[in-house]
Amino acid sequence: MRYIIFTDLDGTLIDHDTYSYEAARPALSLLKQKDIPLIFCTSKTRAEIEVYVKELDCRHPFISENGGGIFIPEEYFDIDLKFDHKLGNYNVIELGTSYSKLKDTLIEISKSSGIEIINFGNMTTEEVSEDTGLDLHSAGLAKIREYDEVFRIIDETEDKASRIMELIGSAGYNHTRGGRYWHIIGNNDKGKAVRILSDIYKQQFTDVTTIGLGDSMNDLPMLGSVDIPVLVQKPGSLHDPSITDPKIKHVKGIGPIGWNNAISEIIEKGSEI
Ligand SMILES: O=C(O)[C@@H](COP(=O)(O)O)O[C@H]1O[C@H](CO)[C@@H](O)[C@H](O)[C@H]1O
Repeated sequence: MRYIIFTDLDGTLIDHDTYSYEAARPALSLLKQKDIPLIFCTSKTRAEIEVYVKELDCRHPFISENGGGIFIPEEYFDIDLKFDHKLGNYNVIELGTSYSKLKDTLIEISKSSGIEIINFGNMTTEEVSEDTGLDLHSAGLAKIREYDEVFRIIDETEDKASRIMELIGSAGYNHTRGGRYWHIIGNNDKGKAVRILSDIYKQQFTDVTTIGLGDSMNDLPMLGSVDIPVLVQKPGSLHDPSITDPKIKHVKGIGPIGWNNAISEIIEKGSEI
């Protein structure tokens, strides 16, 4: 049996505030040593993910922008792979809607409803950096978006949020929420992408057990699509209280500390969390 690991980044493998994965180093080394595929499945852009691919020397497929794109390195699988197009050295399976359509729709919704928003497309790199705590270079990479627009509602109230989400639905699009932001997306989510990629791994290796790790609502579709779903704690030491599915295992530890605990329990000790 082979394990395949799908992981969220912000607030899960990397710390919500510092964006560091240092606390997860022991478990990351364990996966390398055992040659277990680690698949990033995040709201982050391809350009942002490629930084982690290089830093962690993690040459596996990855899933960008809430399931918008699945990027599979050429010749990674031996099986005959169906994909939508080639981009550099990737075969790309595209599930998302084009960024410009999503961004234009969001702006239109904000104007017609009179509800003010701020979105990455209308923010400078400096503003994204200040709002996220990302350094300037990383903030620039977060703005190179393909399948998902990121936004905040100014002076957010429940009423304003539900009106915006209703209008996004009427326009034929979907929404989700990460640790910091709302997102407008097309007919994709992390779960759909995880199911497609898991099926490909199952064709290649037959006996596969999938593990998924996340912290927030936008991880729920991913957690619902794996064999072993794991929720790490958020800053303040709580698990996201809106995630109540009893099948999801709650691991102790905030972000990468919880990530490290979960991987070492399951992979090293072979035990339940
Ligand atoms: O919505 C959010 O809070 C995060 C969630 O990212 P994950 O899916 O948790 O990796 O994503 C946005 O903000 C990040 C910076 O905090 C950016 O790096 C991402 O590109 C953006 O989508």
